[in-house]
Amino acid sequence: MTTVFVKGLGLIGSTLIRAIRQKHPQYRIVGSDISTATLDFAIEQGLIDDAGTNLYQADQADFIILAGPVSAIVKDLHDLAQLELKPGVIITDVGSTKQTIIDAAQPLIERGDVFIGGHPMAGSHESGIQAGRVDLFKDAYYFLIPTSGSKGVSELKDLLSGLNVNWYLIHARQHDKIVAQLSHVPHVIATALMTQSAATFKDHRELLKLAAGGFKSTTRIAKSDPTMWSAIMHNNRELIVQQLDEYLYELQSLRQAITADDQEKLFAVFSKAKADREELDH
Ligand SMILES: NC(=O)c1ccc[n+]([C@@H]2O[C@H](COP(=O)([O-])OP(=O)(O)OC[C@H]3O[C@@H](n4cnc5c(N)ncnc54)[C@H](O)[C@@H]3O)[C@@H](O)[C@H]2O)c1
Ligand SMILES: O=C(O)C(=O)C[C@]1(C(=O)O)C=C[C@@H](O)C=C1
Repeated sequence: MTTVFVKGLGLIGSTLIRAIRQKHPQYRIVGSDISTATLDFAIEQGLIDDAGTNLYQADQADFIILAGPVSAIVKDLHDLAQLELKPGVIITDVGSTKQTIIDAAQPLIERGDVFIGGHPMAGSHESGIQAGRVDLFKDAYYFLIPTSGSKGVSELKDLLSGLNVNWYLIHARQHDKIVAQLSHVPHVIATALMTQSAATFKDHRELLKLAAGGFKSTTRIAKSDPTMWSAIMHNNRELIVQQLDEYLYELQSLRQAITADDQEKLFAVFSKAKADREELDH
C-alpha cells in the first residue's frame, strides 16, 4: 500500500491532502502537526488515516510532504537525514522559498534519497486546515525544483494531479528571485501601507472603515499569517532587499514627479503601468 506522510496540515498541507484523497482514495495518509486541534479535525473529517507529531511514521512513507512554515521545513529536512527512510521514497515540500530548503536537503540527496522542491504559486491570506480546499490551485503555476535529474518527477506529478496545476520546472535561485519580486516584496508593501494607514488614523480608528476597494485589495495580503511570513523574510532576505531597493527607487521617482507636478511624467508612468497590469489578465 502507498503511504503518504504530510507534516503541517494547514491551508496548503490540507489542500494537497484533499487532492490526494480525491485522486488516490486507496492511499494511506499519515498527518503530523504541532496543533492537536488540527490533527483532531483532520481525523474527524477523514482527511488522514493516522495522526502523530514530529516525524511519526515518516520512515514508512513512500511520499513525504513537508508543509509547515519554511523554517520548520528546513529543520524537518535536517531531522529526516537522521532517519533511515523507505528505499525509493520521494520527499517534497511546499515552502515559498527554495534555496535554503534545497541546501538543507543536501545530506538526503547525497545519500541517494530523492528530493524535489515544490511551491504552489497560489494561495490565500487565510490559514489553517479549515481554509484548505481542493480547487485552491486550479490552473495556477506549481514550481518544481528537481535535484536528482528527472527521478521521481512523474510520480510526484501523478500524486498531486488532483490539484490541476501547471507545472513549472526551475532552479532554486531563479525561483527565489522571481518570487521575491512577485510575492515577497508585494507582501512588504501591503504590510507597510497597512501599518502607516493604521498609524495615520490611530486616534480615529473608525476612519479606516471608510476605505474602499482600492485600499482593501492592495492590503488584503497583510491579513496573512505572521509566522509564515517571518520565515519567508528570513529565508529570502538577500533577494527581497535587492528587489525592495528597486521598488524604493521607483517610489522616490514617483514622489519627485508628484512634488514637481510633472504631469507628463505621471501620465506616462500611469499609462505604462496600466498597460502592463492589463496584460496580466490576458
Ligand atoms: N499561504 C499561502 O498562500 C501559501 C502559498 C504557497 C506556499 N505556502 C507555503 O506553505 C507552507 C504552509 O503555509 P500555510 O499557508 O499552509 O500555513 P498554515 O498556517 O495554514 O499551516 C501551517 C501548519 O503547519 C503547522 N506547523 C507549524 N509549525 C510546525 C512544525 N514545526 N511541525 C509540524 N507542523 C507545524 C501549523 O500548526 C499549521 O497547521 C509555508 O511554508 C508557506 O510558505 C503558503
Ligand atoms: O493570497 C494569495 O492570493 C496568494 O496567492 C498568496 C501568495 C502570494 O500571491 O504571494 C502567498 C505566498 C505564496 O508563496 C504564494 C501565494
